[in-house]
Amino acid sequence: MALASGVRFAERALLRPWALLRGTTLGRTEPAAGGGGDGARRFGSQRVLVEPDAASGVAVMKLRNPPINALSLELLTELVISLEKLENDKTFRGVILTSDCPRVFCAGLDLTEICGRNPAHCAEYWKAMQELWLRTYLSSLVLVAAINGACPAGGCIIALSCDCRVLADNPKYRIGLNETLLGIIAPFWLKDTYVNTIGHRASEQALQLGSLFPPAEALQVGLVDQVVPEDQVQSTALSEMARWLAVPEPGSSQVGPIFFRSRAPADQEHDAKGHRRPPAEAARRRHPELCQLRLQRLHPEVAAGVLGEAPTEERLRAVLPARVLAKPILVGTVALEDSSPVFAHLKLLRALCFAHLPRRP
Ligand SMILES: CCCC/C=C/CC(=O)SCCNC(=O)CCNC(=O)[C@H](O)C(C)(C)COP(=O)(O)OP(=O)(O)OC[C@H]1O[C@@H](n2cnc3c(N)ncnc32)[C@H](O)[C@@H]1OP(=O)(O)O
Repeated sequence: MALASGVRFAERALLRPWALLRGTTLGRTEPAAGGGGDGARRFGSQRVLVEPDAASGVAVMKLRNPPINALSLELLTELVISLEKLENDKTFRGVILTSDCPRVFCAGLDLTEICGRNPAHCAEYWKAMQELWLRTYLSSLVLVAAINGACPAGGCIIALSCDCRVLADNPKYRIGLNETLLGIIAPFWLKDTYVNTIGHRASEQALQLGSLFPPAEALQVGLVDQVVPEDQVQSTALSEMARWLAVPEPGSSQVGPIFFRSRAPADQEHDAKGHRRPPAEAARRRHPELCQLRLQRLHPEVAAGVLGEAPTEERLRAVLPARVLAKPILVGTVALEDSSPVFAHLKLLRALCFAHLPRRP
């Protein structure tokens, strides 16, 4: 009997994972301030407020875990559920992530979730963190981070997993991966993400020193895409979003992040003996669906590329159309910073996808 009711509870939890959360009211819908029709109804949970605009297909998602938006297990879970909900609703193509707490975008991991907790809790917590990263990094939605406050460590990870970052120009709002200063070693997938964003040498320095960049430096190093006065963060994020959504089949939709980005749980990167898998094998393990289905839509050179060797610059130049080559960051990162061949492959694929996908009517 106890077993049966336990199973029923587990089933309910699987169907409605938010039911496990303390004090969560996910799914509640109420009119947004100043809103009227369906396009302006907001929903969310205790710690994540979602303001959807169906007309534009963009939702603003606000982290609301005062005072500093520490990533508690509840906040992580609610974020994942809210993103999932928007992804499943085909009305939406973009999400702006921002903070509802003054002066802090997100303080990173909630240290109270890992200090003095038992290993099982730490494992559950870590899994939730990775889940959020995968959910954001591989999202089919365009994600723009409107960073309206301090953005250290795990906050920076969330921002890094977005397609674009707009930071408020306030010297107190520093951003970066400072975990080494706390004795936390960044996992390799996080290192790769940093490298992909700010380059190899800058990442090496910043990670080892645990640097937190003030806005001007963050812009200079390429960690953020725009620095604007605080009262313009939201509007700039919306403009950026419009730019991304204007591209046919862009980083937003079905193929974008899957080709550009790399799933990276350790068991897919390494074999049982801990040896790093060859890039092509790791890519296949991450994206079997990509290898089986999505490649059909690509240029044959690309399809060959994902299963073949890491691309050389010469090969890239032979394959890439001129208009993709005109984007030096994309191609430069792919060709010249080959620290992670899988990333290189996936970036190359995304570049080529853009070039070869038919325009939407
Ligand atoms: C898969 C991921 C692998 C990567 C790993 C990531 C590692 C991390 O994310 S570790 C967390 C690193 N975070 C930080 O180093 C941020 C530390 N906090 C700050 O720098 C500041 O608190 C702030 C800039 C975010 C905000 O400053 P402010 O002056 O407004 O507030 P405070 O008075 O400093 O803090 C208020 C309150 O919150 C407590 N607190 C701060 N940070 C955390 C945290 N990360 N976890 C839990 N609690 C935190 C702080 O102790 C204060 O508590 P009391 O009011 O009780 O003193």
